[in-house]
Amino acid sequence: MEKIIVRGGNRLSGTVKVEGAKNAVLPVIAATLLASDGKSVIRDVPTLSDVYTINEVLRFLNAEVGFDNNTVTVDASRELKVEAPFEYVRKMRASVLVMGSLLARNGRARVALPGGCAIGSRPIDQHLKGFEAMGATVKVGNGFIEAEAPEGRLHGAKIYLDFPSVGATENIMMAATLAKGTTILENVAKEPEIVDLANFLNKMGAKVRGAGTGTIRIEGVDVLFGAEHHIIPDRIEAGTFMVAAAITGGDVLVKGAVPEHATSLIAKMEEMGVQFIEEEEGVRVIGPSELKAVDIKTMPHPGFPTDMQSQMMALLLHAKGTSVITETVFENRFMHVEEFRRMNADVKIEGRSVIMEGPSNLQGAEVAATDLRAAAALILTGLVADGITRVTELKHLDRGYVDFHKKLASLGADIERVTEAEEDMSTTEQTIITDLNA
Ligand SMILES: CC(=O)N[C@H]1[C@@H](OP(=O)(O)OP(=O)(O)OC[C@H]2O[C@@H](n3ccc(=O)[nH]c3=O)[C@H](O)[C@@H]2O)O[C@H](CO)[C@@H](O)[C@@H]1O
Ligand SMILES: C=C(OP(=O)(O)O)C(=O)O
Repeated sequence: MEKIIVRGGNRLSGTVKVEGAKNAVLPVIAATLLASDGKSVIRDVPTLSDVYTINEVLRFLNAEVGFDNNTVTVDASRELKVEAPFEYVRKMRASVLVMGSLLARNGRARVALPGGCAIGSRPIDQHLKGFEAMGATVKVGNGFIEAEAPEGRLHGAKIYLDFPSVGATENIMMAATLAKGTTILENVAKEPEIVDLANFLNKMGAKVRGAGTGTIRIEGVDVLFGAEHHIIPDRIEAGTFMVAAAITGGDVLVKGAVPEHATSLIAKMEEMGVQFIEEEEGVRVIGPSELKAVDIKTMPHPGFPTDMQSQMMALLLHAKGTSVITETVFENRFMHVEEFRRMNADVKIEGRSVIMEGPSNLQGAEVAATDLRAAAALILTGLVADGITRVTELKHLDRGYVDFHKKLASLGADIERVTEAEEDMSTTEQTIITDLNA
């Protein structure tokens, strides 16, 4: 088992570069399956475990996939299989995003039911509602969802989402690109990753309009082609480094950060006393000597992102006064609260809200990551806690962050990633040194 070990107290400074967005690259790779002709070349792809997983899913489906130098190449021109098994979907829920592409391309798709995860039950009823409206017959049984289009092709439809689900918007958008006729999708998600996917689909020959607004219109075409695309920078990774700078009272240039993708986050952090300077290469973040408490409510974009909720909790624990965070997107995204308590955080859960009295007298402890953003948040807390923090369950971190500890170390954090054997060895060495000095 690996651990990240952080010794708190260092102020961060310097420059850190943001990777391509995990939540943009996964749907884009799923969309490459729509091309029955030509190769897709996707650039600025982060080396995350989720990317390796989606690549494996595509290979299983009979696409030819390469991944080198932050570039994924996909040739999906061969006949594709229709089934994505549970071993992949269990590893990563976003595997369900191949369903729209497969259904559009093959007229049939069979994908293992994702089930719940640490942040909530996460049903996919809105995805299925969209496929059904486009004429598909959807059956759920034996742990699989099976969808079949009449005579092998979906038709356009008018679809209203009950909630602006990111995954449902993406899956239905992909399915509609090859449907007969026009699809009008209403109350859709407006996240920057939706716009990135629409841009890629249009490069493939699709006709998608309105991405980034509440209504998306997709005129179906007969065939799509491989295309080249650069993935947008990861606004959540960028936000995580903004918090790292702020929590340590540091001065960090977050290179590649797009301020328009982080409006709600920057506004809240400014309210807390953090200074932001837009520079040519990115955003400079300067932390104050004392952070002010604020209230936050997570919402679909352009509201405050749920994927920054736990990192902001880390920041608010360090702020002076009473703060309240209300989580409205996922019903169970507070698993990290207990771990923060192990670090002496003054925090309590009341329904869908968390109340913090700050600043907490944060102390280093051994804590376990409960999901990928919680992993980052616990490490951020370790940067200002008294003593040593050890964070375990790093498989979560590796889903969403490339070289997180190395990037923080390059900014001046006292942080390392070790295996249990290495930690035991260094403890033994410490004991010998202490004994020799005695
Ligand atoms: C790979 C990826 O891009 N993941 C992001 C995506 O997840 P994901 O696409 O799964 O998130 P959704 O926007 O679909 O889910 C938001 C809420 O809607 C509910 N829901 C969703 C679909 C559905 O058919 N029925 C339903 O009830 C979910 O349970 C959840 O409570 O958006 C989330 C919300 O910004 C982010 O936290 C995730 O990081
Ligand atoms: C919840 C997240 O991702 P996923 O939807 O892939 O679990 C996330 O990126 O914070």
